[in-house]
Amino acid sequence: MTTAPPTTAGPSTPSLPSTVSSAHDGDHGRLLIHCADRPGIVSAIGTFLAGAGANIVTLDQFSTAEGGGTFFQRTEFHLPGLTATREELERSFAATVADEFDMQFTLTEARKPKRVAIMVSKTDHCVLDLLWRNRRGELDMNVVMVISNHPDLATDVRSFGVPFFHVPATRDNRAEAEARILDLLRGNVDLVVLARYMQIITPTFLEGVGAPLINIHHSFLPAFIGAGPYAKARERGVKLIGATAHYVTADLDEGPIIEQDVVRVDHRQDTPDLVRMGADVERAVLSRAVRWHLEDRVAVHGNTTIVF
Ligand SMILES: Nc1nc2c(c(=O)[nH]1)N[C@@H](CN(C=O)c1ccc(C(=O)N[C@@H](CCC(=O)O)C(=O)O)cc1)CN2
Repeated sequence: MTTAPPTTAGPSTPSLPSTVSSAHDGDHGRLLIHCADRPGIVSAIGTFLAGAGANIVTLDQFSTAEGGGTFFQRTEFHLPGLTATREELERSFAATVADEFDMQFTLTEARKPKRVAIMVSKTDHCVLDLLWRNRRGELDMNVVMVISNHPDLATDVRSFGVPFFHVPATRDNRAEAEARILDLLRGNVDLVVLARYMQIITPTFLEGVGAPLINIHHSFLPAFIGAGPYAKARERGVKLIGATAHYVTADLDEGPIIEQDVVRVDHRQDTPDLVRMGADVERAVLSRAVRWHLEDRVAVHGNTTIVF
């Protein structure tokens, strides 16, 4: 008779969050809403989803103030046949609940990865990290293209099977370059990621692209906005450097912050050391921010975000 090996009390294997196991379930939906706060919102959404035959899997909500503020809610639900009925469900929700509460909302299928374009200049660690995580299945997205104002990364990007477009862009040819980039992006993407793209984006581009942009800034904002933050950090003698992922607005590096992180530094590190140490933080921060956006976890409130 064999005896079972002694079991040892230890941490149980962490179970994957439900969104991971059901992320590829064709019947898994996400509803992200915000509206003026008032009684009855949760009930109205729950009643609507139940009436549609949906089973709520997770529900997170937040009110910005005690009454009179803004109400935010993220709901994940399971609804057999969602793919076939999503558009009708969206129209019905808009005409009933959203109309009654003057609600802004998105209703998405987890099964349909978002179309993502990545823009980059010469620095490779962020774009290659995103492509590597995508290939491993950590980031559920469809990277439709990489656009760069330099040719340096073409071979590396194409090795992932992703189209690479070189569009030379400097401050001197900005309008022409942006027009070419908009021709590539308009109507083809759900998200643009600036993975160390070192050109200032004009308001014209932001108005015309038809998708949100996420940028990774290589400092712990609001410190060291603009170019060369690591040299500025070294000069200032800071004890923490960091990275910030934020939505892009016309105000340079001042858009709604999605994620940040830091690492300790001291007098022993020179600027190249800070660049090297900072790169690890940039990659981690950008991938978390992109993943949360892909999972419809990020709501924008003024110049801030609520991340469910
Ligand atoms: N409208 C916006 N555009 C961009 C943002 C933003 O938040 N809003 N973020 C930057 C990224 N960035 C830092 O993270 C940054 C990139 C470039 C510059 C800059 O001064 N660029 C010069 C040209 C530099 C060069 O050619 O080497 C310029 O564009 O004139 C500052 C900050 C991306 N764009």
